[in-house]
Amino acid sequence: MNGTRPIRLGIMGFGQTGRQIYELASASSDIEVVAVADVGRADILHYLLQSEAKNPELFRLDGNFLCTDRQRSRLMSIDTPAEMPWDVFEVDIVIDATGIYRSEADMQSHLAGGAPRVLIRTLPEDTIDRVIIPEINSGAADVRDRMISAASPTTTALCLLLHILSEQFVVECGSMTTVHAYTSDQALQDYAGSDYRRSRSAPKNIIPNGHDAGRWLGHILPSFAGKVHTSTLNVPVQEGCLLDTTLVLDDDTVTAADVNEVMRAGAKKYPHSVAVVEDPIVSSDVLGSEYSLLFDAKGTLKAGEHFIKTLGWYETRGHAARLLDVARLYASLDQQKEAAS
Ligand SMILES: NC(=O)c1ccc[n+]([C@@H]2O[C@H](COP(=O)([O-])OP(=O)(O)OC[C@H]3O[C@@H](n4cnc5c(N)ncnc54)[C@H](O)[C@@H]3O)[C@@H](O)[C@H]2O)c1
Repeated sequence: MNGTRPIRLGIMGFGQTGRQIYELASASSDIEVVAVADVGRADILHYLLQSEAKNPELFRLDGNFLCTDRQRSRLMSIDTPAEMPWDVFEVDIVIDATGIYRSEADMQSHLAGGAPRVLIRTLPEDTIDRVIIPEINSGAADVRDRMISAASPTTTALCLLLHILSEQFVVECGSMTTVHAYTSDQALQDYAGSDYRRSRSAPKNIIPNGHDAGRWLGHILPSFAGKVHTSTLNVPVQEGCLLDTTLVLDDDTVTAADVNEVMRAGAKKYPHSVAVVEDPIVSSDVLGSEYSLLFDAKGTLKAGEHFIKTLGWYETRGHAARLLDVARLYASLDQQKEAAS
């Protein structure tokens, strides 16, 4: 960002996350979406945006431009990062929300197309300059970073939980299972896919899957490297996810009530990303939440002397909000650099 000029944002992938990013950016005063690349038709992308936006009347389609009162975003029918001329739109940053372009080579293609930075919506496939979760390691962000990941919704929820608890307790190890809404890369009916279980019907089954969070945890929270096993159960729910985490604490005197108190203090410290729910909520109650972790105080249990189980809720809208936070973080680093030179 230059002075008070809005951040010029490009989005690739106008799916659920891309549309949420667009909607949140449209409601802001500091981010302007200048271009959107997707394989979908412009009128259908507009229709999908309107069907789920909180204020659908704000979004108009004018030829190949998606418009609000304060921004015009060019819709580009493009299916690879290498084809997208980001330089034409003078973007400050591109968020790749396709979920499929996660490799260094893909990110380099965005940069070669004129994007000064690329931020991916999920965990990377191979190498990356930085994985940033704003409340946890924004201090690690470097103005020279070009390829950045904002982790994934699940990884963010897990890291926030571990970060807050580890400020008060010694966590020896743990295991996280996310009971996860099905995703659009799963099949409606049994259909040969990338592996056996992912080939089974999503709305008909509980489908066990692996999760990458464990592999990347050490990059975000170094003291947890190799200490937490992570997995997914994709269930027949369209939206809303539940993080079920069991932790082994060093101190056998810690109670479930102590854990809840620490999480309540954490929510006060990170009010933007974390909240504690005291009510007996279910998954549909978290739809529309912009928190990255809604800690469920009723879900905390203790077994034996060292074993604590917790529950936490999240959905993708919170992650869309965090992606914009990361874009703002790098814009502020650019401003500081500019001011210093
Ligand atoms: N939603 C979740 O909870 C969740 C969880 C884990 C992983 N993911 C994965 O993250 C990714 C993004 O999530 P989402 O919910 O926004 O997914 P989504 O399927 O709603 O959105 C993906 C968008 O990218 C577009 N796209 C696909 N291929 C493209 C290409 N080659 N070029 C340009 N655009 C392309 C699609 O048209 C779609 O609009 C997906 O791959 C999803 O499977 C999602």
